[in-house]
Order: sequence, then structure tokens, then C-alpha cells
Amino acid sequence: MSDQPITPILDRVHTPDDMKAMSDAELCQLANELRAETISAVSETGGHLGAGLGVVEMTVALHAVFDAPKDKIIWDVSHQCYPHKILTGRRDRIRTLRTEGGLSGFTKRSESPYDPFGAAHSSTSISAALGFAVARDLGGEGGDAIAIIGDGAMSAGMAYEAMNNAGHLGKRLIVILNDNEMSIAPPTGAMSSYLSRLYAGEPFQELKAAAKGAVSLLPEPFREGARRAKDMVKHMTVGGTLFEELGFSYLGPIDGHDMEQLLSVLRTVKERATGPILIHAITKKGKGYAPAEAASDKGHATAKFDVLTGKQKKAPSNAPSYTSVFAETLVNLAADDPKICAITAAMPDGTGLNKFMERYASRCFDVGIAEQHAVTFSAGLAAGGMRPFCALYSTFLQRGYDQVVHDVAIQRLPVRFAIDRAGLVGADGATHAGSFDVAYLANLPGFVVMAAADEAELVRMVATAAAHDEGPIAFRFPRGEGVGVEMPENPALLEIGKGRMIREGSQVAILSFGTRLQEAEKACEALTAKGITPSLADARFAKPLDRDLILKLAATHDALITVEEGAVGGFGSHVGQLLAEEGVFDQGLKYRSMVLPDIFIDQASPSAMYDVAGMNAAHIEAKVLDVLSVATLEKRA
Ligand SMILES: Cc1ncc(C[n+]2csc(CCOP(=O)(O)OP(=O)(O)O)c2C)c(N)n1
Ligand SMILES: CC(=O)[C@@H](O)[C@H](O)COP(=O)(O)O
Ligand SMILES: [Mg+2]
Repeated sequence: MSDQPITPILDRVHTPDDMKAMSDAELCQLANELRAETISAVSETGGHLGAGLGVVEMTVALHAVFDAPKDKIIWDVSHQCYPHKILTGRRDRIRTLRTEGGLSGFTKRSESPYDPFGAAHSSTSISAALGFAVARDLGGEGGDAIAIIGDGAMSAGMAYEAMNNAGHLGKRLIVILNDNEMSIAPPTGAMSSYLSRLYAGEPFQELKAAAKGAVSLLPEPFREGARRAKDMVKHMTVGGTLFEELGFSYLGPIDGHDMEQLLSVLRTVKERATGPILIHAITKKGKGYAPAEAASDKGHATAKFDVLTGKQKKAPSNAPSYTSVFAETLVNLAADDPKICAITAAMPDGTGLNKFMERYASRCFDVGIAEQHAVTFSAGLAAGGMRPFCALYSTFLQRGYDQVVHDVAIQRLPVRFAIDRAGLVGADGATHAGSFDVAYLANLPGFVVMAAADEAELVRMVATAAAHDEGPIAFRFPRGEGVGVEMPENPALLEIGKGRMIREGSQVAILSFGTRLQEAEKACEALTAKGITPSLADARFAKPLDRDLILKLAATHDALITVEEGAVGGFGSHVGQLLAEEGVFDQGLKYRSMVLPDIFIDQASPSAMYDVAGMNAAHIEAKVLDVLSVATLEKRA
């Protein structure tokens, strides 16, 4: 049992309604207790700590002033939603965060009426909030629509698409820009510099004088309210021209940890806002917990940890992570090839490109949370004669898909896609699953699509990609550690479109694409003990397929089973298409394709998620036995 903090005021809060009668002083105390509870809970679960600590006061103020769930409070990314979940009736389950059957680590409509919109991918909150605002004004349910979006999330084009439309529609819409000068890493881009100028021109703490004068500059609806609030709102200046040009009133910057300011500004806005308004709040990621504040990522993502020391409790690693193998291989290749460059969308550490950045800063680009731009920027680099490696998580590549088709594939530009977090990812759950990239890439003419079966294969695939100038090429690999195989010193290039045999057997052939190969090997071991000796091959390529290997396996076995960490429409579908085109089914081949099921799988350990998906060794074994029994029955008939 954890030594949970003593929280007399928080104990009184079962829903935000219980906060409405609290004094401002009690709300301040509530924030302190909420921060302690958040730290305690995340110390037991691990997760996104820093962002939530940065919005504790904001969360209390929002739920004290507005009336959720009638008012729609929409958190961008929503990795900062843990304090929100504690205040909205889920404190009793907060220590199940990100676990099987537990609370999601992000907001989720099905989890609570206080989560009006799910998130996890960034920069969606303003669009969603505008949708609620328009629905409200069309006679739908709901009150205020409030989006809380971070400075990092403001680097994505979608946020501007939404503001552009909101400014045009002129609907009452409240956007709080939670500016902590952090993305996962320090933010990049001109927008980040712009925001800093809004409060760095003068020392933020000495804006009182400017605030008095600024009040008269505020748009009329706020002038009176601001006058009344000005002695409460210690720091206010009119800036934010960019936002005002987009049709928003700009209010700020305010101190996002000063409860008095927050309450007075939110009360004023609630009372007086007539159109879209952006409140610029300055916060500190990791606020109030020294180990988080001191961490380079401000406690963005933590394992379970000791509250007193902040020491994280990480499981010992038995093999290098796939991410580190990719990054180190690319760094080595770049030493001999000045054309190799690397692009990340605000995930330098997550993709391992921080290592590349250290060595080749002039050839490494963190474009911010801007996957669409990352893809087409990479296409431009390729068209300009470079060898760009665009490193994106599978799930985040989804955001740049039209750019993949329109700017890369149709022009057959040699962009290399390093697709990390392929397959099921564990605690981040369904929103982060890398389920669809094979399906949406292997159908594109001219694309080469590979999946590494282990870390040694990944090394070979990175080298093969670097040498492939004929067109776009993608290689995918999962979250987590490799299997501990020996790493190739001088990786031989793979022959494009060629797989490899792992074990020769009979009756049934298993054709694996990606790291399910290990599970397939376990299944073969188990089957061998039952006198069944399947053949096993590693396809390596979903495009182009190894036709010779597939047709040979089909011709020499009664049954062929494919297995991949992807949804239908990927590797197995293409194999089936080939077999059909070649008339192989006419000769009676039994074909089974093991793919992720047609559901979104909630967070659990990756192994447990693959159990739900029916894709672990036992399931592969069962599939072989099933198809053999069918074949046997048919022979008897
Ligand atoms: C489309 C997309 N790309 C990348 C990510 C990974 N990601 C999660 S949080 C984050 C940084 C968000 O920064 P900010 O909005 O400033 O929030 P903060 O963590 O500072 O509170 C990133 C890049 C994501 N969730 N969605
Ligand atoms: C919230 C978010 O989208 C990222 O922080 C993501 O959770 C990172 O995933 P990894 O932990 O796999 O790097
Ligand atoms: Mg930020």
C-alpha cells in the first residue's frame, strides 16, 4: 500500500460540483493536495508526470469556474489529464492508469462524461472544441467549449486550421495556450520563439505597469472586466498579434500557477467572452516536484519511481532497444555518406535521433509536431539530392499520409521512412498502436516495405534503405528491446524483395513478417514436440513480395500461414492476392493470414495485447493444428 498523501480538501471532491462552494483559499490548498496525489499515483503507475504537474492549478481553476460536464473541457494530447481525472470522479482508479483494464493515460469518451473528447495525438483540441461550440449554437447540448493546448502542440498545422476557422465563425470559444516552453524536448520553431517574445521582452514579473496601460488596449468586451480584474491579474499585456489576426482576442500572458490570476481571468472570460479568445498561460512542466523540474524532459514520461528520491524503477535491459539500434546504425552510415540526413517531428529522444543530432546537427531536423511537413520536407530533401531518413512512430505517420502518397510515392522520391513503434505498444494503448502502416504503404506503387524480425535484421534494413535511391523505402520495428541476437559488424545489403528460410519442414509453412518471428519459432518448437515440423520463413518484405519463395512454399506444403503485427490489408492480404492471381488455391492450398483483429485494443503489456489479438506462440500453434486438421479431414473425405 502506498503512503498516500494526506488530502483533507481533496477528500471532499468526488466531482467538480464539490468544488463550487470552496473559497479561493481552499482552492489553493486543493491544488497543493492534488499535486501531491498526482505525484503519489504516478510513482506507482509510471506515465506522463511532468505535463500534469504543470496544469494542476489550471485544472482546479477550470473545474471551479466552469461547469463540466455541461461545459466541455478538452485537453490537447491529454497526457496532462491525470489531475483532471482525479477531480472528476476517478481518484479511486487513478492508480490503475495505463494498465490492463485500468484508466487510459489519455482522455477517453467511453471512460467519463467529463472526457468530452478523446485525444493522445496532439493539436486536435481546438478543432474539437469548435465543433462543440458550433453544435451548442445550433441548438445542441453543452455550454462552453474550452481547449487547453500546449506550446508544443501549437507547432502543428491543424491548430492553425482550427483557429483560422474559429476566427472566421466568431463563435464563443475559449482556448488556453499552456506555454511551458517544452514539447517532449525543448520546443523548436519560430512559433516557439514568438511565444517567448510575448513575455520575454520585459521580465515577466514586472509587467504590472504595462498591464494598467494595456487594459485600455483590450477589446471592448474585456475592458471593463479587465479593469475590475486588473488588480487581481498581476501580469497582463496585449500581445499575441498572430492570434488576433486569426480573429481571437488575446489575453495574457498570465501566470498559470497563480490561482488568484487564473480564477479572476477565467471568471472574467466566462462572464464576458463573446467570441473566440485565447488565454496565454505561462506554466512550468514538472512544477512542484524537484526531480521532474530538474529532468531534461521535465518528467514528460516516467517509469514507476520512488517519491522521496525521484529514482525511477526501470526493469534491467537484456538487449539494446530497436530504437537505439536504428539510431546507432544511422549514425555509423552517415559518417561515410554526407547525403544522409534525418528528420523527426518533435520526438528526437523517442526516435533516437538525439544521437544523430549530437553528431550531425547540420543534417538533423526537428520540425516540431508537424508530421505532414516532416514528410514533404523529406521529399524536398530527396528531390534536392539528399538521402533523408524520416523517423516517425507508425501511429504518427498516419498524420502525414497524403503527403506520403502525393509528395513521395507519386514522384517516386527516395525518402527513407524509419517507422518506430510498429505493432502494439503497451501502456499508450489504442491511440498509439502502430497497426496500419503496412496496409497504407504496401499498396503504394513503387514503395519498398520491410519489417525487421530482430535487431540484427534492423541493422541490415537501415543499410539497405540508405543504399536504395530508386524510390521510397520503409522499414518498421517495434517499441522496446531486441532479442539479444549477435549484431552484424558490416551489414550486408538485403536483396530487395527477397525473404529467407528459417527452418525447413513439411505440411505447413509459416511465413512471418516482422518480430512475430520469435513467437512463430516458439510455436514450431512446441509443434515439433508433437511430431509436426512446420517450415518457417521470414518474409522481410511486404513489398515487393518474394514471389519465388511464396509460390515455392505454396507448392510444397498443404497449408501456408502468414503472421504480421498489422491490420488486415497488409502483408497477408498481398500474399493472398498473389496466391489467388496465380491460381494456387485451385490446387487446394489451405491459406490463413494472422493479422490484428478488427478492434482497437486498450492498454496492457504488449504481450497481453498480443494475447487479445490472438498472435502469440500458442495462437500460432493452434492455427497450425487447426489448418492441419482441416487438411487431414479433407484427405479422408
Ligand atoms: C501528432 C502527434 N505527434 C507527436 C506526439 C508525441 N507527443 C506527445 S506530447 C508531445 C509534446 C507536447 O508538447 P506540449 O503540447 O507543449 O505539451 P506539454 O507536454 O508541454 O504539456 C509530443 C510531441 C503526439 N502525441 N501527437
Ligand atoms: C504522449 C505521447 O504521445 C508520447 O509521450 C508517447 O507516449 C511516447 O511514446 P513512447 O513512450 O513509446 O516513446
Ligand atoms: Mg509544452
